[in-house]
Amino acid sequence: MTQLAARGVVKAYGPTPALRGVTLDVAEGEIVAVTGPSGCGKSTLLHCLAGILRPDAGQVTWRGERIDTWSEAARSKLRRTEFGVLFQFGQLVAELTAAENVALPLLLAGTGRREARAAALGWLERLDVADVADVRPGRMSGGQQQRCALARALVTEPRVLFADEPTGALDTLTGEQVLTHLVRLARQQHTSVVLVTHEPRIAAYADREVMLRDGVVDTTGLGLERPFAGERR
Ligand SMILES: Nc1ncnc2c1ncn2[C@@H]1O[C@H](COP(=O)(O)OP(=O)(O)OP(=O)(O)O)[C@@H](O)[C@H]1O
Repeated sequence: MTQLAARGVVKAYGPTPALRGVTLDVAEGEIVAVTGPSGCGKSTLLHCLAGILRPDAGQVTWRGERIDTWSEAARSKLRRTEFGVLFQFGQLVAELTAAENVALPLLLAGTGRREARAAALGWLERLDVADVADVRPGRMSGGQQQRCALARALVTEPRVLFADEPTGALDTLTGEQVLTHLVRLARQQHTSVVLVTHEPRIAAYADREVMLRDGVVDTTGLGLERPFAGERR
């Protein structure tokens, strides 16, 4: 079942076109890689799908309901409750420990302190970084930071995880480890993933690859189902 969809999405930054009519469906539990060369519109598409940016034309739907027409407040609530985001640099709060960072989305949602901390510790454990629970980001490795950021993105058990070049700042091995965790946990929770990457190696973790070129979906042969994707599950 389609969970999230873009229909003819157009977006420009002043005179610069970023998306020129993108249509894309993301099914429940599906991991979709959005790939393509630098500047083709990948991040802009992710931001439109996540309700961060409003398209100039076209529609974005969430479970069949248009969200691009919603107010900023309504889209912001949707992001807090149903979506999780992970960026290239985890964007952890420097003054907070790993556990405090991971607990933050729960505290903002009204969860009590003790319960939020327990949930945060559980996620840090699942991501093999429980040992840095009381450490601040500045004293963690890049891989540890990104795992904490992933824990923070998943702690609210979102229906969709948006990941924009989530391994872009990491070395190959560390990046693969973070991605392996991401895919495993998304599968366990049946979370859909929109994974923006320009690396074919990273895109290979997805069920399906959608390639953008100059703001449109490239339909010249890529973007096919991955026949062996199941092997990575
Ligand atoms: N805030 C902005 N202001 C002006 N132009 C922008 C802005 N963000 C993106 N663009 C332009 O929109 C186009 C699409 O950018 P976008 O970041 O979506 O592409 P991308 O495929 O994610 O690129 P990259 O892989 O380099 O991150 C590019 O021409 C870019 O220069």
